[in-house]
Amino acid sequence: MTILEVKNLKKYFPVSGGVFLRRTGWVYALDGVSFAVNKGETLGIVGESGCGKTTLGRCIMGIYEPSDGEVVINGQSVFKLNSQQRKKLALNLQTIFQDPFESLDPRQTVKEILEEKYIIHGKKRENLETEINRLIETVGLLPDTLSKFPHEFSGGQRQRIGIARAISLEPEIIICDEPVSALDVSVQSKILNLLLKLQQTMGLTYVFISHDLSVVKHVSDRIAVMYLGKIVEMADANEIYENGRHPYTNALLSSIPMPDPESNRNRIILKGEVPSVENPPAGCRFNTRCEYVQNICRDKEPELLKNEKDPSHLTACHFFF
Ligand SMILES: Nc1ncnc2c1ncn2[C@@H]1O[C@H](COP(=O)(O)OP(=O)(O)OP(=O)(O)O)[C@@H](O)[C@H]1O
Repeated sequence: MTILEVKNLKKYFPVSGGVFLRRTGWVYALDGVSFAVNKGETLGIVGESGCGKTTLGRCIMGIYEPSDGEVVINGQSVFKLNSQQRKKLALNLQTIFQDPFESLDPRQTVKEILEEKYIIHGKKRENLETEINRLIETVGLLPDTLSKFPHEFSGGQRQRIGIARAISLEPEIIICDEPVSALDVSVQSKILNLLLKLQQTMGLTYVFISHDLSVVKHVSDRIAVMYLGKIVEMADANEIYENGRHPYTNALLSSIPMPDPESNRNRIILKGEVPSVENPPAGCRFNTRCEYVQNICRDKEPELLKNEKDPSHLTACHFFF
């Protein structure tokens, strides 16, 4: 069952310059992104810095109003809701950020931080003890955590507090925006396993944003690969890893360190810098860095099309689809 749908989503940010700060152009942060996520599924979103991952997460959360397109949650178009309906939706949709420290008030104890969401949504502070204790246990923290302040914790523990806050109101969907990027590798897997366990017990749906394909592989059912504001490939996670078609996907995959030194996966070094999103290349946006580039790639933008044999595998490339 589809729980979240993103339809032809566009987000353009104005760029100003000169003495009078006149608008000189647009940053095409998202330029026509579409996908649907089923209940209980994890859709991984990967791509290099600046490809629009965070903007996508913020549009889904309703933090950014899109320039065009729609975000539909449980059949309701988010940007057509009135403020009362938006408030209700906010219960159902939460975010886990890269650095929860930034979003945790340093003057509040963990108990106060966790109580806040319940209070905003109409619960009384004095009735919250059982909920808060259960919450802290669920994310693997000790009860004495509650009287401490955020600066007293390690990165992994802070992320557990961030997760506790995100699940407190039992949402259906969580946007995980680089949730383990700031953590040591040994801590990363513990947090990822916690997220997987919570998904199983609570039936959560995740949109999991990361620049790191090896992290996304660990948690995702399906993966969308983004490049300069567009999805260039989307398929089941295993299919992407074993049978990635887009040259950009394969370049990203080739940069994952392989545990097997005999592995014959050759590292593909991408040429040049990521082009500016203010002035993306004509035709296929990846053409300036693609080792297979042909004339058509500079002239015509490839559509994201279903593979004939496997319709769940979509690729936007003139040659590899
Ligand atoms: N509020 C904003 N105003 C202007 N431009 C913005 C704004 N937010 C993002 N951008 C631009 O939009 C593009 C996409 O940014 P976004 O943060 O979504 O990418 P990202 O893939 O999440 O990268 P990162 O991992 O570095 O955050 C970038 O070029 C960025 O500079």
